[in-house]
Amino acid sequence: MAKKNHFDYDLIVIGSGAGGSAAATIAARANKRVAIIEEDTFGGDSPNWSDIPTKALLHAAYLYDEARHGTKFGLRSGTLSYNYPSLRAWKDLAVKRTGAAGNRKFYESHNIDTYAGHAQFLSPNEISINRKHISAGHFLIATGSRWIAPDIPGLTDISYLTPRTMLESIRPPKSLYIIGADSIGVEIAQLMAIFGTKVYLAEIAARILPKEEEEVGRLLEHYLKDHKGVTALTQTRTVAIVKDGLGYRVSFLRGGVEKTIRVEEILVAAGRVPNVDLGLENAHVEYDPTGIKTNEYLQTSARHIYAAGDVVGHAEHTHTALLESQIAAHNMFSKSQLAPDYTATPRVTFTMPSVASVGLTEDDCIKRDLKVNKALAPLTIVARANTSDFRDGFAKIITDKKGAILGATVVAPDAGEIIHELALAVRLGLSARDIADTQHAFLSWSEVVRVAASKLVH
Ligand SMILES: Cc1cc2nc3c(=O)[nH]c(=O)nc-3n(C[C@H](O)[C@H](O)[C@H](O)COP(=O)(O)OP(=O)(O)OC[C@H]3O[C@@H](n4cnc5c(N)ncnc54)[C@H](O)[C@@H]3O)c2cc1C
Ligand SMILES: NC(=O)c1ccc[n+]([C@@H]2O[C@H](COP(=O)([O-])OP(=O)(O)OC[C@H]3O[C@@H](n4cnc5c(N)ncnc54)[C@H](O)[C@@H]3O)[C@@H](O)[C@H]2O)c1
Repeated sequence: MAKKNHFDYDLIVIGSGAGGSAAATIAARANKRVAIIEEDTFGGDSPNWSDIPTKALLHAAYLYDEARHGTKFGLRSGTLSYNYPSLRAWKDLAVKRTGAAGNRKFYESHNIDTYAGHAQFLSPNEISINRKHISAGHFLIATGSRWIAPDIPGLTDISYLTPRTMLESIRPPKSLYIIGADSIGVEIAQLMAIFGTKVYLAEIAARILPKEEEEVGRLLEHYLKDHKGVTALTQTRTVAIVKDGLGYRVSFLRGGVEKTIRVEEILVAAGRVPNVDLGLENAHVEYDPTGIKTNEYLQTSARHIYAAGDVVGHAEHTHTALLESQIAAHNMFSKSQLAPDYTATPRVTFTMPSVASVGLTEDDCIKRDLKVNKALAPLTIVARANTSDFRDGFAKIITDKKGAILGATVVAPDAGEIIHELALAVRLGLSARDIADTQHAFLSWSEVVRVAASKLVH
């Protein structure tokens, strides 16, 4: 093993996604000797397989859907159609254009050595990749997470789809049974339904998007059913899946009644687990099934090893992984220590209407026994709902008894843009009055936020 001060690198980053990339570039810019290791495609999940490809396809789908329904605005859209291989080509172009997908050359041009292969700790300062051994004074573990298959009889005997493989399908299936209706399950349900797939969305919890406010699940369930023909099967336990010709027979239990349906494909979006299979015991890094344990400064039980991104499991978003990566890089090489602030992390589901939230939900407040005030303004209250002929949505704001905003949810077109004023409010402890007294441009969707805030002050 290499001796202290004679390590090959100052920093080795394991995993080249959002959780690894920022730290690697920050350290290299500070003239540290840096290596990054990747066992799959450089750039990680977000640009290659997750955020970028899903949102590129969703953009095309919403454009198609809106144009298809343009007759009411006087548009002639009767002959509109799509070509699925061309849609996939658009998705591939968007992936390529991020610059982060397959970006091994980017690292090399920034003086960061790259290694392709599975990293495994041999000792606290040394890892192996393939048969090579390299050492470092510091490590950042940013190995992300992967899909897990729920324990459903027959599931592991079939070739089910994951969101990653679904995006590579050569055509939309005729029918699709999705297991899991959090952000990703719901986004893909809408995507496929727009392209003509009959979608069944099975969720074990009482509502779809179960981590969001109750009103969100109810609204989205109705919207997806009425406008896209999606059958949401909440409080549903899938009990068996068997191959049936070219498709599958799925049996599920709902309200004590067992039913069986036949579908062409099965998609599993029922949750992810952290990637912790890298010899962490050899480095004395503690972890449990929820991820690697760190202190508030992202330092693991081994003082020279930090962790960031999905493998830590604080909030599985790309913006959180990037923030943690930057903070870990700072903390490793600096005397001052920073801690990531998760209180105002925005959460967005890119459906139509999109769902965006920040801070505490009503359920969170009940669990914490907080005394709160709340107000909800429906989207129909703003003039934009009329001029865009879109009415499904709302803004909901929760404050403490002094009026400080604790949490908020917006369901609207572009809710992912609207949420940031509320994220700032949560972070800075602004009050509902601060929002209500701020002019909001007439005919913007954001007017619904001002109206919800006004209800809390008048
Ligand atoms: C379909 C989908 C859509 C999403 N959409 C959004 C969105 O719109 N907005 C958002 O904020 N978030 C979104 N997310 C979540 C977001 O993609 C993740 O939170 C983010 O990519 C996590 O980054 P990471 O660096 O922690 O992990 P990853 O990007 O997964 O990077 C980890 C890398 O480590 C590598 N690795 C693992 N183990 C080893 C090892 N032992 N040796 C070498 N390499 C290893 C892996 O191959 C992987 O490339 C989405 C997720 C999915 C699945
Ligand atoms: N817009 C996005 O797509 C987006 C944005 C940011 C982050 N992410 C992150 O990506 C990660 C993965 O997202 P996800 O939505 O797939 O996973 P998730 O873990 O958030 O949700 C899985 C869902 O599956 C359900 N489920 C589990 N077992 C089931 C079963 N046997 N039958 C039916 N339902 C079952 C759970 O109740 C849950 O609602 C999340 O942490 C999410 O925060 C996604």
